[in-house]
Amino acid sequence: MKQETTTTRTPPTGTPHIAAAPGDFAPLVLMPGDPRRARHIAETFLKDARQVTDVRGILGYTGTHLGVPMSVLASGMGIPSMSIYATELFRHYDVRRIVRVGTAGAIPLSVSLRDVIIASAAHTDSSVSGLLVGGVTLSLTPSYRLLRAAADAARWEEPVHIGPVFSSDHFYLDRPGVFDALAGRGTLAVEMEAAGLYAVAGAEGGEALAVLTASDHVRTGEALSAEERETCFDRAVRIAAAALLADV
Ligand SMILES: O=P(O)(O)O[C@H]1O[C@H](CO)[C@@H](O)[C@H]1O
Ligand SMILES: O=c1cc[nH]c(=O)[nH]1
Repeated sequence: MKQETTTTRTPPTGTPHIAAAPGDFAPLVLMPGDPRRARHIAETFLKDARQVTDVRGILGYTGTHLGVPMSVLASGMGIPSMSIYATELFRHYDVRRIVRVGTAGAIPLSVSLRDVIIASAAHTDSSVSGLLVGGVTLSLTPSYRLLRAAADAARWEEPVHIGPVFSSDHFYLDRPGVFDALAGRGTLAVEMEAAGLYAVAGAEGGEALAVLTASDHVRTGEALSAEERETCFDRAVRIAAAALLADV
């Protein structure tokens, strides 16, 4: 005989990619690419941090920094992944500001390993700059308020560089001429998410910035170890947090 069962169904909370309940995220969010870096930032930088999501291993935490509620959520790698998480944070969790805390490859010799780079603009070979407004190649830029606050905080965290970066859709980009041409136009580093974050913030009415640490050098071939890439971000995180707290 078929047995009758009753099931208690919890109404689903969250989005397809984030399991947090409404209110679980603070309006201010730090966003590294790497989930383990998100955990490290939560453990070392946020007070009373609690995990709020782990869907697909993308870890998110909320605590406080200098007494102000602040969250950290990993973005994963690349513009599509960043765009999903940034959109869901702005659209469904009332997040106001996201600052990416990422690694990047330094392009000119004037930028050394471990230097911090604040992305005042993001060039990209992604379709995102051309797709959003028909017939227009959008400039992808950060919030001026966050950029100004980060530049102010950078005075205590030298060496810091401020300028355009290249958000590439290709980690293994076998086109050295691209770096020469971008270097000739003042581009400081290559990474894979800033342009997507700036595009989403523009579309969703949020504020965004990317603060990067040079983890390797496309000219010299020097590179930090994977472990150092997880942990050597203190200066970048302090600058990013100062930007998040601008005028709060
Ligand atoms: O260290 P994260 O923040 O992930 O950033 C950089 O590292 C990844 C590539 O190794 C890409 O996501 C790139 O943008
Ligand atoms: O996207 C990235 C990140 C770090 N280093 C690179 O060369 N590219």
